[in-house]
Amino acid sequence: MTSTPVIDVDRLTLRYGGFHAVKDLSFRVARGELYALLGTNGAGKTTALEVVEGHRRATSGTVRVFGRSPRDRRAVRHRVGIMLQESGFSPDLTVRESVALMGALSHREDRVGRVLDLVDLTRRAGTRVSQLSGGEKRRLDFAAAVYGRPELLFLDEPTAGLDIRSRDALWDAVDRLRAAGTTVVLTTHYLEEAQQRADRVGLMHRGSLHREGSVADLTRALPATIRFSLAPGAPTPRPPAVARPGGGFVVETFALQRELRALLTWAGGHGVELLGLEAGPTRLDDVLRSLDGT
Ligand SMILES: Nc1ncnc2c1ncn2[C@@H]1O[C@H](COP(=O)(O)OP(=O)(O)OP(=O)(O)O)[C@@H](O)[C@H]1O
Repeated sequence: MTSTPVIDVDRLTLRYGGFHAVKDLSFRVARGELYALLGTNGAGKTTALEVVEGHRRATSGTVRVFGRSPRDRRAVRHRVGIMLQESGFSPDLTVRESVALMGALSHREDRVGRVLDLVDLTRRAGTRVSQLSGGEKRRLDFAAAVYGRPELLFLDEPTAGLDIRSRDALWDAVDRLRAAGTTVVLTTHYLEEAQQRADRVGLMHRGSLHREGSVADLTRALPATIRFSLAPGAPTPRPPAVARPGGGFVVETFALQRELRALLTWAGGHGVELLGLEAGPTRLDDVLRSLDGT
């Protein structure tokens, strides 16, 4: 990483009383990157990001955002958009008033109408926040975060509760911001979204960063899988296929194409149909599951 990172976290530790929520955490995010901070429940992701966002003080360690302390609001705040897990909108304000208020607080230039259009809330502009559905509230949170096209965008569980159309629209909007150079930090439990979009992933567990790298880096050490079921009475396949406790069979392999070909040949030779056949590379889910034993 040659240029100054947008985010530079060095040996960050945060204690709640005697409990270490974040322990000696270091990571950097380069300009234009999408960095996904993932992990188990209670791993410390939200706590770490609260420090990076300037909402919380570290017990020890250093955090720099655009080379400044994130608590230096004057220097940093107008460059950053934040979509938290829970919105802080006043229930009595309308959608338009809420976006206008958040826009004014962001100190960035934009048009409320453009932002409402972006999140498909134009028809709800006059509706009070208290009358929005969960998904509409989430889109309002996103609208407030991307008002004025921030240089750095924090997305904490951005698609939780969104239907598929709204998810696609949100990711389209994020893609457009990224094309214009915005850096994105994402936390999510929808691992396939991180798998598809992250340039790099940091995996947190019990307060520490256990692994970091591209999705390819992280999944390389684990085997790919083939899953299928057989109709009752079908012959039993030979290893490496093994029966799964919940029914069906699984093959774990580092040679996906070869094992898949062998399996199809076996099925063809026995006149057997492989029901619900799925074959794919290792997923981030598998990597995260492997952390649970650590
Ligand atoms: N204000 C607080 N006081 C004391 N402990 C806290 C506080 N906030 C969080 N914790 C604890 O710190 C740990 C880390 O919590 P945090 O919310 O950062 O995890 P997370 O990785 O974001 O989890 P999740 O995926 O469940 O949202 C948890 O064990 C949590 O119970």
